[in-house]
Amino acid sequence: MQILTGKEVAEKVYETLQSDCNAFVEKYGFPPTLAVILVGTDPASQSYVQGKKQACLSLGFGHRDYHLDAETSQDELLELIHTLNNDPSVHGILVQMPLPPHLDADLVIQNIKVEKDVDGFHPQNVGNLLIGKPGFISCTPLGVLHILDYYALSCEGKHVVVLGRSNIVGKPMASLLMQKGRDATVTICHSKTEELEQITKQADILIAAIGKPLFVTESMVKEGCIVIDVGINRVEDPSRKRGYRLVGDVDYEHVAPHCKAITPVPGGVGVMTIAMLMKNTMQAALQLAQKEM
Ligand SMILES: Nc1nc(=O)c2c([nH]1)NC[C@@H]1CN(c3ccc(C(=O)N[C@@H](CCC(=O)O)C(=O)O)cc3)C=[N+]21
Repeated sequence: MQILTGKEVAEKVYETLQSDCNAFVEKYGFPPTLAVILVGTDPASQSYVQGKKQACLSLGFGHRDYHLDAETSQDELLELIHTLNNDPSVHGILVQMPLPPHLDADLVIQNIKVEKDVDGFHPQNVGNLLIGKPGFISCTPLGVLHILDYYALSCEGKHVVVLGRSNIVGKPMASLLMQKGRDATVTICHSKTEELEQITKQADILIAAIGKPLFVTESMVKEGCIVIDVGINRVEDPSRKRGYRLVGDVDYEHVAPHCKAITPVPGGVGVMTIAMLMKNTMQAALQLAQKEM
């Protein structure tokens, strides 16, 4: 059984980004810059936002942090986004999800300039992905592809089962895998799928993105399959100094012995998500800087 270490893949990505960033600064005199907007004080969101900041700092990317209080109005948020859209020193804009319920996430995303939508959430980027045209691709599915490529795990002709149908992971993941060049046969399952186990057991590659801790058990996988665990769930654990531990959507301990390869949590897909965000920000900066010239 092979452990697909996201950390190792991310390090390679960061090496390339480091030299791209240095070359960019050399050429333009300013760094690729990411603006991160967080509304409210959700602890998990705060820790992700912190991770993104750290990545920017360690690469020498510019970083703008906007912490808005939970009562921020829709108009105030949209105004900030418009300011950042028009700020030539900002290349990527990310609004941390989920937003408090009084804010309309779809409207917020639609208002981010497509060229600065480094999350790949804007409908135009989502549409371009579906028709195989260039654009920003959601960081988590992009990270999964990088892991598969790094470990030379081909999807061609393979049955890939995606568990989960979110706009951010499940749908773009399925769409990427079925594209010409990837050539997977894709099945998407979700909470209403009947006889789920019968389907997941057919998977050569199983991608778990349902957000339920330890959902995928031993009886759901085929011997020798490849399992990609996208889940990041906090479960209470008083024995840990943070008071919780991270578990995936896969019951790793019992599933791993049956796999050809599997991603761990933490240290798997999660770290790739941030690496891909940096890669998208680099891409945004290059495209915007070229347009300015
Ligand atoms: N607009 C938006 N874009 C996002 O990309 C986005 C978001 N909203 N909302 C929340 C999710 C979640 N997410 C993660 C990023 C990194 C780790 C990560 O680095 N995880 C580490 C562990 C981190 C830890 O120890 O807490 C790991 O898996 O090894 C996890 C999760 C990005 N998200």
